[in-house]
Amino acid sequence: MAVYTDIAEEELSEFIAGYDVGELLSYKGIAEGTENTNYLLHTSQASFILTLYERRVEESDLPFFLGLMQHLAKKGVTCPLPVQRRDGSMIGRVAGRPAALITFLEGMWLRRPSPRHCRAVGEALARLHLAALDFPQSRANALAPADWRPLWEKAKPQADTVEPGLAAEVEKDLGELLENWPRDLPEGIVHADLFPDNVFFLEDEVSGLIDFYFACHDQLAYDVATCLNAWCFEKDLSYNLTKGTAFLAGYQSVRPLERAEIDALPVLARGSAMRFMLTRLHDWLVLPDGPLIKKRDPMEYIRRLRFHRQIASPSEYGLETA
Ligand SMILES: Nc1ncnc2c1ncn2[C@@H]1O[C@H](COP(=O)(O)OP(=O)(O)O)[C@@H](O)[C@H]1O
Ligand SMILES: N[C@@H](CCOP(=O)(O)O)C(=O)O
Repeated sequence: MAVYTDIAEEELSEFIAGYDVGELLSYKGIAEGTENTNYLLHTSQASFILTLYERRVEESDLPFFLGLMQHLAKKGVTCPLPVQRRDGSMIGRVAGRPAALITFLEGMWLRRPSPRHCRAVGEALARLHLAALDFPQSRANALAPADWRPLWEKAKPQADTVEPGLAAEVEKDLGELLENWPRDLPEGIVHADLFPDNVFFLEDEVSGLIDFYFACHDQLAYDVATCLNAWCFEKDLSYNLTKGTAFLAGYQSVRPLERAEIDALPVLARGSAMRFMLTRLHDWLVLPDGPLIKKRDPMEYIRRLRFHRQIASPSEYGLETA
């Protein structure tokens, strides 16, 4: 669960008075999520999500995230729309945190996506990439390869408590990844965290994408690699080739991958697994435990790293390489 900040009713009513959204009827903290605090609000007009930005979100990046959502929504990518305050701004402050109100999206995220869902996510990701090509703002990836080592250095001294030998294994992987990281692939805005909990479905159709708070400028195929990791592995951490094939076919039906992107897929998938393993390991070891703090298992991503390390050809992900 992730509700890092409590809000008193009076404080919230005062905050809501800054918007033209009617009277506050009820609100409750949302247990799901990892990075920010979210509340579901019902007002006399509609339902909204109030997000209080916590760790890993810089206030100076909020115009980028919220502007991107507006841009994508205008171009037909269903995502929440930030609500404007009476003074025309989109960013307010509540309980000492920067905060925004966004529209509520119908739908549910899937605990057990099927290959059909994976195909739909591939299509949605490629549409997002194309729709964002003319978004005028930019933001560097704050969790790019250059940022991995500092994160690792904080977790490394305790890494072997998670699994004996982990420190040496990750150290070696990190060195190899930093040395072989591709640099000249097509770039654009990437979501950078399009996990199943950030994609809503209604009756097998994608009904919306949420959580753009890692979005940034990066190599587009890095996003493809992130989704392969997030959508195409089973609970036992085996790779599901049918799901991988469906996801990649869905993506390529909208935006065909270039040869260089295909060739880079194993190293990108390994790098993306490293990125998520590192933030998870850092939080696992460094964040205090608490009933409302969600920690995710770093070993799930170590196992993915091990899988990608032994990939001999991108065709093993379900791609045609002819
Ligand atoms: N626009 C939205 N419409 C409906 N539910 C939302 C919306 N935004 C967030 N949520 C709910 O809040 C949860 C956490 O949101 P998320 O943005 O993923 O948080 P975090 O950034 O902390 O991971 C989601 O799983 C979903 O249940
Ligand atoms: N997807 C990341 C954690 C970020 O959580 P989210 O709730 O914002 O998707 C992970 O699984 O490590």
